[in-house]
Amino acid sequence: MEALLEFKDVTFGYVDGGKRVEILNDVNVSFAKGIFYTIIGPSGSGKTTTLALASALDVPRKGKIHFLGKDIKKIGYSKHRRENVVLIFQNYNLINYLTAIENVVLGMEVSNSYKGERKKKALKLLNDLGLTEDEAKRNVLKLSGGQQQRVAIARALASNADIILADEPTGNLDQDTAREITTILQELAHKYHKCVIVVSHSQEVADASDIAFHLKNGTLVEV
Ligand SMILES: Nc1ncnc2c1ncn2[C@@H]1O[C@H](COP(=O)(O)OP(=O)(O)OP(=O)(O)O)[C@@H](O)[C@H]1O
Repeated sequence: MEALLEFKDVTFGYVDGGKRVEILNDVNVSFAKGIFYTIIGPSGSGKTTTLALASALDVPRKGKIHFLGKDIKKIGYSKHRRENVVLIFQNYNLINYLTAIENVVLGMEVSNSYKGERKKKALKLLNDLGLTEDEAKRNVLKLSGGQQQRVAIARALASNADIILADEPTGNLDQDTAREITTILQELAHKYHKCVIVVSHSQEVADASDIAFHLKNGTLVEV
C-alpha cells in the first residue's frame, strides 16, 4: 500500500529547564489512505506531539517526514499544513457565533465555487453525518457535544485534506455518543478514503481502529 505520510528516523524533544528531553526517538512509521489508526499511550508519552509533527506545527530535530514520498520541508511546512492535513480537537474548536453550516463553509477552499454552492455542500456533509437541516442552520452553541463534534468532522471533510488528525475527539462525550463519533471516524477512512490518525486514551476507540500504535519510551509499536 502506498504510504501517504511517513516518519523517517524522527527524533524530537523539548528543552526543559535548560535540558533537552527527548519525546520521540528515531521513530519510523508510515500511514496510508483508507486506514483508521489510533495512537494510545501513557499521559505525557508524546501523542499530541506526534500529531503536531504530522501537521508541521513542530519540526523534527532529526529525521524527516514525507508526504507522498516528498519531504514536507521541501513541500513547505505551511503548504503541508494548509493542504494536506486537518485537525479535530476534543473541544471541537468551532466558531461560537456562527451556525453549523457557516462553520463547515469556513473549512472549504474559497477558490472557484459560489458561497451558495459552498453552503449547499456544507449542508449535504452535515446531513450525511446525521444533522438535520434545522440543526445545521442553528448556532453551534445550541447543539449537543456530539452534534458539535459532527460539525467539526464535517468541517474537516470539507477541507479535502487527505489526512485527518484527531486529538481525543471523544474525550468530552458520553459513552454512547463517543461510540457514534468513533463509527464516523471509521467511515472517514473506509467510506471517504481518508488517512485518519486518532490520539486517544480510550481502549474502545483503539479497538475500533484498523491499526493501533502504542507510544511508550519514545517509540511507536503496533499492538
Ligand atoms: N511546548 C512544550 N515545551 C516543553 N515541553 C512540552 C511542550 N509540549 C509538550 N511538552 C512535554 O512533552 C511531553 C509529551 O507531551 P504530549 O502532550 O505530546 O503528551 P501526550 O501523550 O499527548 O499526553 P496526554 O495524554 O496527557 O495528553 C510531556 O511531558 C509534556 O509536558
